[in-house]
Amino acid sequence: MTEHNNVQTLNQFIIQRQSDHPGAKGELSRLLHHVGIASKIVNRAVNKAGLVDILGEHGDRNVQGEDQQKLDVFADTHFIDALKACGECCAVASEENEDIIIFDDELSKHGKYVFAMDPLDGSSNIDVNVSIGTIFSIYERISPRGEIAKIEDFLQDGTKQVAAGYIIYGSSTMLVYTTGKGVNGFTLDPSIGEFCLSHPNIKTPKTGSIYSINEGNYINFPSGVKKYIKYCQEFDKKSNRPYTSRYIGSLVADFHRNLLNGGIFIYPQTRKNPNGKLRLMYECNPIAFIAEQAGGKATDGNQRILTIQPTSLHERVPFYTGSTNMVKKTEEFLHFFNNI
Ligand SMILES: O=P(O)(O)OC[C@H]1O[C@](O)(COP(=O)(O)O)[C@@H](O)[C@@H]1O
Ligand SMILES: [Mg+2]
Ligand SMILES: [Mg+2]
Repeated sequence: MTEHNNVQTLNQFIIQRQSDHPGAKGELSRLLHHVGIASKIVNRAVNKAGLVDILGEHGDRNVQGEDQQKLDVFADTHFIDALKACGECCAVASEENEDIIIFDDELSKHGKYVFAMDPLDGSSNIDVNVSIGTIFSIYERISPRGEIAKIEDFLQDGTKQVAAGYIIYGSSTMLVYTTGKGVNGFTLDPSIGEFCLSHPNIKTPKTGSIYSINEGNYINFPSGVKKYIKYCQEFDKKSNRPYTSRYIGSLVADFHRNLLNGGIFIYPQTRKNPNGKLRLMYECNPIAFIAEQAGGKATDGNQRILTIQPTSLHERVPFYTGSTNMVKKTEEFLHFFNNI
């Protein structure tokens, strides 16, 4: 096994890339640095989850009506603490909290950014040692610095994101993010406790041969989606079909695999979830920003996710993302069969 000698750590990379943003004063760099700190704390707990009291239910329900897992609350708490400590963030929106968390200490009140997050993604996989993650999205506030942050600071469409990313706690732990200048991936080297650049300038293939969807909901899918699944399963040598079905049940892990290998992830509207299951602010917007920056596509079946104007913190949208040609093909089926 050859180790890379000239590793570039996340912090070195962030500072080096600051020049991409004229006028940058290091505020976003410090915020991203603290995201790195919080993800290492969560990673440490995930890595020895069976040995520490972090598995199982926490006992409360979140605003989504879901039973919170202990690790949901652990990750939520440690990210909020790190963001408060960095002084660059004036408020946080989280899947685990109904309302925004406002930092009203003098330093944070002058913070330039707001942070929306899914502190622990793939909660149904926590107790069974399957890859899980954290997803985040960063916006510049619109309210004046020094004032108390408001919900309006968050309800901006996804094109306004200044940075977005995810951490995947898998066979290795990676942090993948963008500031609108391409997508880069960093792998945590436990021996030095640093995220090191391992996947520079990630580009997703224009097409792939993997489709990811929970077919257990098949009967409730829009007919366009049902037809697309059949299309994926038909034999056609020229277009490399049938495709392979892969579904982990953690958005971060399913998306990450398809990002690197090519593929499509679909969580459509169903009868049970007429607006889909995944949340616009802290799941779909950040993943869509990454997908597009890597040359892929992300829509709700009709509209570009990043142009959807949010109206509430926890709203859900249908989600189709991945290789451009595959998302376009799905939209064709939806337009034809569902007249959307
Ligand atoms: O079990 P289902 O209905 O297929 O849903 C799986 C989806 O739900 C999620 O677990 C929702 O995210 P959370 O775990 O953060 O609530 C996604 O990660 C995943 O893609
Ligand atoms: Mg999630
Ligand atoms: Mg979650």
